[in-house]
Amino acid sequence: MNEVNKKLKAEVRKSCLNQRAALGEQERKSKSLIIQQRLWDSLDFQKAQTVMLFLNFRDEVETTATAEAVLASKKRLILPRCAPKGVILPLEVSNLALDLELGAWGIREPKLTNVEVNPLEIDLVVVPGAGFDLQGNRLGYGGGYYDRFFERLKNSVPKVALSFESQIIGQVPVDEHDAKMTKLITEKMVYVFSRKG
Ligand SMILES: Nc1nc2c(c(=O)[nH]1)N(C=O)[C@@H](CNc1ccc(C(=O)N[C@@H](CCC(=O)O)C(=O)O)cc1)CN2
Ligand SMILES: Nc1ncnc2c1ncn2[C@@H]1O[C@H](COP(=O)(O)OP(=O)(O)OP(=O)(O)O)[C@@H](O)[C@H]1O
Repeated sequence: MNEVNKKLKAEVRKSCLNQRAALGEQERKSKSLIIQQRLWDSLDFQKAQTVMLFLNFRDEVETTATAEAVLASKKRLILPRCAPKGVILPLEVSNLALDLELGAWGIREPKLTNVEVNPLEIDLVVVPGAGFDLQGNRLGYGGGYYDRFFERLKNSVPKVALSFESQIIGQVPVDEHDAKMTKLITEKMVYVFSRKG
């Protein structure tokens, strides 16, 4: 990635994360409920048998209720575990009380004893992020984890991002390896991006 973009991404990331941190605890909780409800109402979610979710850390959109909903509806729940070199291990979880531990950076991650799934079995990926624009671009935390992981999925798999409306900016700086989202769900709207977008 070129140095100019790297620096630009770092600056924009900081500003997006500050916006997100400005939300109060109660506001974050109520908005997170609305966002998750929109996800559950979506056909993408209802159709998916194998769902890759993230578990929120820092002040991300809360997703624990979604993890519980996935398990309650007999869908398969896949969660990411960070491995070296920006690699995500997709591990299957069946019990939130037993299968998790605090991993890198304090993220709740599946223990290594959980079974790794073939990414080609995943029907839907729910994606976290620091910032988004309305062209479907995403800015992450700078590890490149998700962009590497997206390359291993079936082409048709929806990539549905969850964020607060205040994390949306005019234009996310993009590189060639950055994948576009299929949808972005906020407390205000479900944004759908066309493939050409
Ligand atoms: N809930 C959740 N899980 C997730 C992600 C996510 O964004 N949210 N990830 C999405 O990729 C992966 C973890 N990625 C991360 C990448 C960097 C940092 C981090 O703390 N970075 C340092 C700065 C490091 C540097 O710039 O050298 C920091 O922010 O202080 C944390 C998580 C996989 N799991
Ligand atoms: N698909 C990829 N293949 C190889 N390198 C990649 C890929 N995606 C990202 N990288 C590298 O990873 C680093 C971080 O990329 P970037 O800043 O786009 O991460 P991000 O999308 O913000 O992070 P994350 O996905 O972890 O939230 C960069 O050095 C980039 O070149």
